[in-house]
Amino acid sequence: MSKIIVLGGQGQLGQCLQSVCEDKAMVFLSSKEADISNEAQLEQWFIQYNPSHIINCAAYTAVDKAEDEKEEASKINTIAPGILAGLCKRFDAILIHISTDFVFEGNQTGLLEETSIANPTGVYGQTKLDGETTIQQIWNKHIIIRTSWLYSEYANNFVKTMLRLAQDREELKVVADQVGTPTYARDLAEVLCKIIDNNITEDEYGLYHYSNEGVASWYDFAYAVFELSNTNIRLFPIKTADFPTKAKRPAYSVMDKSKIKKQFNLVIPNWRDSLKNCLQRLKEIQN
Ligand SMILES: NC(=O)C1=CN([C@@H]2O[C@H](COP(=O)(O)OP(=O)(O)OC[C@H]3O[C@@H](n4cnc5c(N)ncnc54)[C@H](OP(=O)(O)O)[C@@H]3O)[C@@H](O)[C@H]2O)C=CC1
Ligand SMILES: Cc1cn([C@H]2C[C@H](O)[C@@H](COP(=O)(O)OP(=O)(O)O[C@H]3O[C@@H](C)C(=O)[C@@H](O)[C@H]3O)O2)c(=O)[nH]c1=O
Repeated sequence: MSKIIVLGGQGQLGQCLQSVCEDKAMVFLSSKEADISNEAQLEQWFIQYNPSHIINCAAYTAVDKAEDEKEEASKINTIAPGILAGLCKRFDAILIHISTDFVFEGNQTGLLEETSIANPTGVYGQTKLDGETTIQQIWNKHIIIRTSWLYSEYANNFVKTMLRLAQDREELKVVADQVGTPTYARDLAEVLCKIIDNNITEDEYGLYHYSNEGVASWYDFAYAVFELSNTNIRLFPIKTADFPTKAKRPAYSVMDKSKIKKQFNLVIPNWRDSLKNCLQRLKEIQN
């Protein structure tokens, strides 16, 4: 049976994959077991498993910190995907890689398509965009999926941050002028399994956008988290200028998902429905 290696297996998306793809021939490797910037170490895993697919869930995801650690972010988000693409080419494996809505500047109105111009506003987005380009230049057999605002019951994310902050604060202020789409990482994990299950064909390689359906600001997202979890807190909408951060984030990053829906025959859940599911799972874990 062909093996699928998941890199960044202990991150948020990696753990969602472990949860939804239990019965697959997947090998989950942590950052310690497989450092994606270490070619010699990766090569040993390729030799051991001769994988049919690599799913790269590993990334440098600290958006603000990246502004001060440009070299490290570039090593993980740009150079390492190039190393992976080179190894996939040598071993004839399909590379599935995850990218981000933060490749967009955010000044466009209307849905962002795969062909829309990317122009990142920060180091994280730039290094991720460069990672996409690097893969595209090295190895044709790839699927790159740009997603946005990932959250789940695992690792660190906005939903868990909001619930944690609400425990010892009486009020919270959240930006209402950055608009995008929250995406339950479990839904994305299910899509990745479906894509692999259906045997990827040559005409399916390329770049795709995937998020949940719908549109929200970070304020709307926080509001729904508190509403759906019956959390009592005073929540105020604020402007980006009133919440200064090191990295500038896109004001608008709602993506058009027509291509992935059509190509893989997907029905995508609305973000509020998926948020409900996630909060339910979080509750089960806590009880
Ligand atoms: N989180 C989000 O909101 C979004 C994420 N994305 C993209 O989705 C993908 C998955 O993100 P997510 O699961 O949320 O991120 P996480 O930060 O939860 O997980 C990233 C994982 O990468 C690992 N990692 C970091 N450096 C290396 C390395 N050199 N070698 C191997 N592993 C490494 C980390 O391990 P360790 O902790 O041990 O360092 C961590 O387990 C990423 O490509 C990200 O850019 C896209 C849009 C939104
Ligand atoms: C905690 C907090 C954040 N915010 C704002 C800051 C920011 O504009 C927005 C989101 O904050 P965060 O820093 O949690 O999220 P951020 O790390 O910017 O999330 C991004 O992560 C990377 C990895 C991606 O690829 C993106 O798609 C996106 O999900 O909310 C508030 O307004 N109030 C608050 O109390």
